[in-house]
Amino acid sequence: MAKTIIDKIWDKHAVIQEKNKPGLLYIDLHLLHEVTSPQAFAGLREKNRKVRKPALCFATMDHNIPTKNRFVIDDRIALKQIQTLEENCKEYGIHLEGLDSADQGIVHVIGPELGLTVPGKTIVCGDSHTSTHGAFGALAFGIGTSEVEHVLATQTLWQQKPKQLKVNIEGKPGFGVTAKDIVLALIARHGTNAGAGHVIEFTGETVRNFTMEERMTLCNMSIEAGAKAGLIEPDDTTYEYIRGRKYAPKDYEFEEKVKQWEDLKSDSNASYDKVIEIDASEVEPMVTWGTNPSMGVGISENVPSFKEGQPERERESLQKALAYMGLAPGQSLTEVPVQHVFIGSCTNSRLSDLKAAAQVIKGKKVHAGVHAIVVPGSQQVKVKAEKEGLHKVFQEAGFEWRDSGCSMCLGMNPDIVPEGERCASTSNRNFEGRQGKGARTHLVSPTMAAAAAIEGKFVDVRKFVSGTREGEAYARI
Ligand SMILES: CC(C)[C@H](C(=O)O)[C@@H](O)C(=O)O
Ligand code: SF4
Repeated sequence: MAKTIIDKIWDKHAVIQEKNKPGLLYIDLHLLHEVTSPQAFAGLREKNRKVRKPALCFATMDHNIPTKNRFVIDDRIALKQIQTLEENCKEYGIHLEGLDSADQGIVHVIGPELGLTVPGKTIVCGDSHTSTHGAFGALAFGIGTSEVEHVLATQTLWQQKPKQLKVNIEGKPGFGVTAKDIVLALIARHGTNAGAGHVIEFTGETVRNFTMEERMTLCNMSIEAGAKAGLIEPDDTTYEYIRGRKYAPKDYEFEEKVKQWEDLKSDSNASYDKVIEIDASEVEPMVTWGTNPSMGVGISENVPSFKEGQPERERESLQKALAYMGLAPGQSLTEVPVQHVFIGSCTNSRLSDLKAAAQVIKGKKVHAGVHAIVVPGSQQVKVKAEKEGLHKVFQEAGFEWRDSGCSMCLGMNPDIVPEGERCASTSNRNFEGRQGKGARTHLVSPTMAAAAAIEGKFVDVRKFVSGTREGEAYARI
């Protein structure tokens, strides 16, 4: 029978699989961070169990660490979680990228960067955006803390096989339209439940032409479309990204692996439970106006208005979101002032994201009313960006240049948006209180965030750059 890449990975990893029952999957890579692992280790300790395969576990600290003066941690809970992770990794023999490590970073940035994430692997982490690793043709998904304990103890996980959704993206994205805009458009059109119970396989010419960093942005947000995971079958772009990375297979072994990875591709006649088609050429730079990632529009559109005959529940949800966000129905987003700009998070904090943002702000100044920060996704990204002089571009414009971490993506560390203030953010969630109590989050691409920092309000990045820089070779922004 024809198989998709999901079937192929599943079948290779199912240790036990009875018909119509959950399967027991072997896990190739278990990523850990400070927030979702403490109780799991405590559970092991209580039951006097060992970690089954410490060599397949890999830990970092990212969520609650400060991004300036990183060694000064004032928050008691954060400090406790960080110290606990250090102790647990030491006791159980697990590799940890601590605050003093050159390889430390956001868990979903460093896995790929270090060559741990490769095609065909099953990858789990106590973190929903584990879907990011699917960009490499891995089956990667978030798990809860009790499952973290189970994987630590057994290196396996019981899972119901998910349904499969093919999201086929064709067409050339217009100038200024990024992978972030495409995934925000997908969620705006199809909702935060579009992928519920499914793993998404992203296919199509647009995806094939994406770099690995663009593919990661796409897969990262598949979870915001409600999916369990998102993945993309591997190709030469994937292999070239992996080649030579620290923990990637080397030399002869690498070449052998590539042959195996080629076989992972979905059979052309494989069937899916559901298919969604997206025309990338129709997507424009997106901004979210509401309190979930589906509440987004193209920058030339307005915030939605109440419609006659609209179901009561829809009306209420619109009203509630607009009230929280301090917006009026039908308002144009280009008149909305922002007080904060955050360029970072596992969605958009890689070198190409920082480069694209830097191109927009080069030679310009951050608006007087804006506090803007750039938080590289890993210390390696930071060093690479500095080698290219990007930190100078940001700092000269008035951005703060920080150390890596989850930062302002979520209110778990000192980088908080104050109540009632508005942030143009390159992260992935705009829920109430996500960036701090009463904070108002607007999800955008790095170039849209950069343009908002300069203008002090949302602006169509395509208009922002034309005229001043027309003809200049923008890397794909
Ligand atoms: C803290 C963690 C459990 C959480 C997640 O799973 O996604 C966080 O990373 C997030 O983005 O909200
Ligand atoms: S950057 Fe944000 S979304 Fe990503 S793992 Fe950290 S908190 Fe979660």
